[in-house]
Amino acid sequence: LVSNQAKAEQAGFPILVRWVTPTNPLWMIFGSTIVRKCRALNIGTENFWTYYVFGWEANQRHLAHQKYGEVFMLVTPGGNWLCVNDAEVIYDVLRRRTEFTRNLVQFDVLNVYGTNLSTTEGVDWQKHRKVTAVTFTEKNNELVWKQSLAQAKGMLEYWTERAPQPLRTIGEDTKVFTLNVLAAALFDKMYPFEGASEPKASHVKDDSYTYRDSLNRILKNIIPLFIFGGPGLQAWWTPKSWKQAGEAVTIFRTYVTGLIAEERSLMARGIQDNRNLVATLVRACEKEEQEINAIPLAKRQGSDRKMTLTEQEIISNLFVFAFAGNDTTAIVMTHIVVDMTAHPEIQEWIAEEIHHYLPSANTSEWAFDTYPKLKRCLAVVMESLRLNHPLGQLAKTTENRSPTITIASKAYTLPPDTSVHLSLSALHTHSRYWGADSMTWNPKRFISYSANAPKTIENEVLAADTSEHYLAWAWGQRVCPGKKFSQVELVATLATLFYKHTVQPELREGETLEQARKRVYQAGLDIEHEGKILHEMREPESTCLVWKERKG
Ligand code: HEM
Repeated sequence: LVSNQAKAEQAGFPILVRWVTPTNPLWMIFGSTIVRKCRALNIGTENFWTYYVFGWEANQRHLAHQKYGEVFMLVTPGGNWLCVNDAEVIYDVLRRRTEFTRNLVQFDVLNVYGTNLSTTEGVDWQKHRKVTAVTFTEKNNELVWKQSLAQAKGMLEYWTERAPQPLRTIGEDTKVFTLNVLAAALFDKMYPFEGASEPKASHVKDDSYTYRDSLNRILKNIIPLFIFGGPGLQAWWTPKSWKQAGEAVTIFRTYVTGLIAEERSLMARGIQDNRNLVATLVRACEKEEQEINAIPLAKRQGSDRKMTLTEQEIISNLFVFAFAGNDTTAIVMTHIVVDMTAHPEIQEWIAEEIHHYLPSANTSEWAFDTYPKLKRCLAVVMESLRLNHPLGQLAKTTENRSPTITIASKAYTLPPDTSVHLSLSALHTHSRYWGADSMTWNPKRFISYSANAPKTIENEVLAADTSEHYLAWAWGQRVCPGKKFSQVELVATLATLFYKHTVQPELREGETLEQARKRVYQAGLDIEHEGKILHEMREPESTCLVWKERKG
């Protein structure tokens, strides 16, 4: 810690010292509980209660930067983290791809099945990106649209059937939802929506359902899995959930290996009409392989062989799609519903748009080409993501380099091995970029009209989903490949949920509706979790929502 502090002081940044490294695996599992207990017992300082919880960056948003500076150094025993809120510096870092590479140490956790798109850099990453890029097609997005409409219908039925009982399982239900959509997109497997508190239906014996269940177990125990490995989780002393996660690693591999073999055998028989991601990925690899084989040996470049994926790499990439695409989208969906609950006027605002473009109540008739018209719906998605981002930051590193960055015309040289954290949570909420109402949830901020155009729904213009101060799906070379996938999924869900229904919080004793809405909104901003990698709402179940059919 002392030598790290000396390095940070020499570099000239404001400093915040933290005695425990944020990525210390045991602290990631137990840290937030320890801090919460200390806070309850009034042990420790404000600084300890604030900056030692897992996910403090997401919970603090721009506040830490107002206190310590636009760019400050978090000094820890395990290394220095440069925390960046300044938009110019963020874009500068993202542009200088070879000087600021992905911090792979922090992504090691995703190497459950070996390296993949998310855990590689340089030439290796290019190979993964090139081959996997073909999987995110418009055809697949259409499949996502249809499946999301079907799942949202099922989820809404499940929620409304329980009324007047309030909904306490939203955090879990949205994860079931995204797992089902992913199963359709990855493998063409369709499941009816089942709420988290419902007993499992008859298809539990289905092989692919076992896959879905395994994936769920792996995602829930990703940090213990990272610390102890698959076999380690099955040691005699581990809890049942860890043992099951250990088994799940093998089940997932066996299932996907079977699917790959199946797709290859279909291809060998000339059948190539599967639209799911596994099929497109296997086909893309085979195509690359054939193209390379067609090049005479003498003319082959050293890099030719590298542009296809091994079976192990296909499995690892499918796992990372599932990881990157599931909980992220589910967390955002939970926030959207909570934010909508707190804002009845926005429920009406989007219902107006949905009815304008989708006159039929039958969701199975909703064509995919309506999707780009639902701008208000996408504005809601963007606004919830602005205030509550599941990743919170983009993590880069200087490795063995000493790059210089300029902040307010002053140059700073960064020491080697500095982890550079570009904070989306801070960038997205700072009043310098978003005005005095930066912490107000207002999707209308993303909608405008072209000059002199009459203010009708048809003339509304949605702001770009990436801008100088908004990077929810990242930007540049490592932009999220599932951006449209998640946008389509969330917009389809919003349209289905709010077509005929409204949602409001259950009142607590002595509470007015207005107070209940404010309470729910505040609960949405409370990000404090542990044992998980992504930033989640602390107590989604505490919101207690009630869905009703809209009158009139
Ligand atoms: C609302 C939902 C989502 C959000 C907010 C989101 C956001 C992001 C962000 C910010 C990154 C960059 C991470 C970094 O550079 O450190 C990223 C990367 C990635 N995302 Fe998403 N994502 C979402 C949904 C999805 C979906 C649905 C999929 C796939 C089905 C997906 C697949 C990926 C993958 C594979 C990467 C790594 C790309 C690479 O390193 O080249 N994401 N995402």
